[in-house]
Amino acid sequence: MPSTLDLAVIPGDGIGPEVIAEALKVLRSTGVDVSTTEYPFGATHYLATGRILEQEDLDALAKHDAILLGAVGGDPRDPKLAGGIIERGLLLKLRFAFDHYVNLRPTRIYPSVASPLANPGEVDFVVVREGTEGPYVGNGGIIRRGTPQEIANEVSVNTAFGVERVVKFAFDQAEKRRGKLTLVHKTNVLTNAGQLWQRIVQAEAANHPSVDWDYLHVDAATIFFVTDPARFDVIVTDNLFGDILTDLAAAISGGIGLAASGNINPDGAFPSMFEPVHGSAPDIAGKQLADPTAAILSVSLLLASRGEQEAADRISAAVEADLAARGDARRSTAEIGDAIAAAVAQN
Ligand SMILES: NC(=O)c1ccc[n+]([C@@H]2O[C@H](COP(=O)([O-])OP(=O)(O)OC[C@H]3O[C@@H](n4cnc5c(N)ncnc54)[C@H](O)[C@@H]3O)[C@@H](O)[C@H]2O)c1
Ligand SMILES: CC(C)[C@H](C(=O)O)[C@@H](O)C(=O)O
Ligand SMILES: [Mg+2]
Repeated sequence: MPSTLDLAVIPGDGIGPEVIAEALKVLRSTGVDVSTTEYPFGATHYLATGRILEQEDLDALAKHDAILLGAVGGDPRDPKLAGGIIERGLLLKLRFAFDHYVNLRPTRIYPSVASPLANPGEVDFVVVREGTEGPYVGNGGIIRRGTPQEIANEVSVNTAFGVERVVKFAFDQAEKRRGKLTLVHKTNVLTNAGQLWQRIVQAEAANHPSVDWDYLHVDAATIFFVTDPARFDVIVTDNLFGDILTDLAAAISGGIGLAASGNINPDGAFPSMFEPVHGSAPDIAGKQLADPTAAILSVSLLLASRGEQEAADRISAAVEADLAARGDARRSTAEIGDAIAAAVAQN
């Protein structure tokens, strides 16, 4: 008999709690045996308590099977939240502490969803974004602060170990999918990191003869995201390029409210963390205007990662049907969640 799935839930800030309420509703409608423990972390919690994420919090989170996160971050104009204190001190701290070296971001243009692209073709690709390195590591600093000679450095860190493991993961994905892998980088300018990525992809390609690989500079990749996104199957890329490309991917595939992601620790040493690609959206928070679909699809990714493929598939099928049935009438966050949960429970 399968054991109870033990989840940590971090609803977070802004629309985070609104979309997570719907995601949990849908999760429960699958009938999967699940227990949830809610953690209050986020900008609101920090402003109220001065606490962001301590070692004891990490220890508590590490005991769960997986983490579901809504979104964290407050008003970027709030001086008390300056310097990415929440993004670095909470979200990135979790990704780094739990070695989420694969940030998996699937993109599909569902047949029924209106893309801003006139003729997108059949779009179904996955971005394998490196999750623990690149310019995100916090290696840098400011010298001569406040003077006209101020220098601000943000060093992009790329290790052979880090690049190799994410590239291997991406090739494995390509083998299971349509056998196509695209490395996206900027090897013509970021020549040191670029050489490392290119060499490692080239070497790994020898172990995957069934995978056909190519390369695009990131600027050119943005062109193809708009003119020919159907050409992509698996994209492997650096942490920052992956961040930017996946918001663009969301935009071409019907909106940021549909884009799900998994921060994966493939080795299973730490819990993986699933979250919508979007943020806390302060502009629409508290109004029931957020689309919870991205959070719901993140639950589907979570279930699949825990071996609950049948329940995961029921959620994605219910989402697909719900997208197909969407008309012009605007539904609230909870109405969308109710409809998808009801469909999941019926199947
Ligand atoms: N994973 C995360 O927790 C995460 C991710 C991205 C941004 N952030 C943080 O969130 C805050 C806001 O960031 P931002 O404005 O750059 O990005 P955002 O994704 O929150 O919002 C960008 C735009 O998309 C819209 N949007 C986002 N999610 C939506 C949804 N589910 N349904 C409908 N519309 C949606 C917003 O209303 C906004 O107009 C910042 O503090 C940022 O650091 C957190
Ligand atoms: C909030 C921020 C740190 C985060 C990132 O840059 O990775 C977000 O934009 C994302 O895409 O998950
Ligand atoms: Mg982002």
